[in-house]
Amino acid sequence: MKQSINILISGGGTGGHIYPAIAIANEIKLRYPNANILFVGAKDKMEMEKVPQAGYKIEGLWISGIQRKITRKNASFPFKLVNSLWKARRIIRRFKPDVAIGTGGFASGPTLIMANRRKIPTLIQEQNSFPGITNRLLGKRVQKICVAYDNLERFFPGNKIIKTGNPVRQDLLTIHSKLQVATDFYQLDKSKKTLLVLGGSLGARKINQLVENNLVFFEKQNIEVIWQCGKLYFDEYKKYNDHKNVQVHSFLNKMDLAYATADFIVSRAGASSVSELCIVGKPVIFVPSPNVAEDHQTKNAKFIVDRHAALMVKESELNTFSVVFESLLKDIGKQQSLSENINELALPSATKDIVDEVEKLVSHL
Ligand SMILES: CC(=O)N[C@H]1[C@@H](OP(=O)(O)OP(=O)(O)OC[C@H]2O[C@@H](n3ccc(=O)[nH]c3=O)[C@H](O)[C@@H]2O)O[C@H](CO)[C@@H](O)[C@@H]1O
Repeated sequence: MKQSINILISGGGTGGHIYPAIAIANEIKLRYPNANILFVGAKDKMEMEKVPQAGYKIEGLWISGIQRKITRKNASFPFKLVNSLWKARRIIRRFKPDVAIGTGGFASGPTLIMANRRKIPTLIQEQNSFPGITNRLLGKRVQKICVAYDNLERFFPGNKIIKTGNPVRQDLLTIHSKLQVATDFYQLDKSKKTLLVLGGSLGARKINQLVENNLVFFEKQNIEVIWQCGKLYFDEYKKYNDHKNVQVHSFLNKMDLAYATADFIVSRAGASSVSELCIVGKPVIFVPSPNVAEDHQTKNAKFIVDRHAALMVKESELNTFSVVFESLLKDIGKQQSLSENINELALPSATKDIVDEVEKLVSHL
């Protein structure tokens, strides 16, 4: 593959689509330092901030999803789509990508459709056990589909599917050597156990309410809580920073350190979170979001729970949380077996395997 290759990457809307895209870009840069990488995202979405922070250029399309109800947003959808297709075409004409990669989210639809029309090789990466609508629509057109779960032939042409796993940031592979740095960074008292609470990249209202309702319980159990409540909820919950043994964060920029110092983790079951938790190998209680397409977080979590590798408390059963957590706290054998079993499900070479597939698509260059 030539060194100065042009690579277009599109994906976003939430961290779940952005971080895989950044991990792929980083691996390409490592192999091809002269590669030109351009991201395409959706205007006003998280990627417009996170991608430049990671050191890459991004252009924004005027696109959003289609709502299930009749709304004013839906009325503007056809205009947004036409505008995005047109802008994606202009970006592609100017940038002349040798390959286009999509990691899901609305912006990747118009971008990959236009790349495909211009006969540019295309690859998508699907993070979930139940694919999102954009990737389902793109599946028929693209050349390769990198997935993280089995049995996705229901949604995609079987001959295009390659099971690679989800890209995870490489700094998670070394968390076991970071305990001291992490403890200092989060200023924790290691005579106490640490619970890390993750609400996904946007934060989760129900998980925040769960933590709020259990603050006294955590204090009684001598647990310190690192609580990621989400940007939207920070103003509401930051007052608990005054509470003993609790630190509230809107977003954790040092996830490797947060994972390194955690003894237990309560988390949403977004696809990248699940893949990261497999690599981290600690006792996890999933609280999947029931509000996502086809309940895919419950399916992501169930895949792990069915293999005796994590526990799950559904949102409808949150009143049982303290009982489940207390019995896990007392059962060291269970903590060990959950940690070992979840770690066995890790696919740490996912990013490399995906970039190998990208290389094959442009091997003629
Ligand atoms: C509500 C919603 O639509 N959720 C979807 C979204 O989840 P979401 O955007 O939460 O995505 P994931 O759980 O897949 O990934 C979250 C990512 O954000 C990072 N992170 C999180 C919190 C934090 O403080 N700091 C931080 O860096 C995590 O380390 C991880 O890399 O995309 C996922 C992947 O398609 C889907 O499976 C989820 O159902």
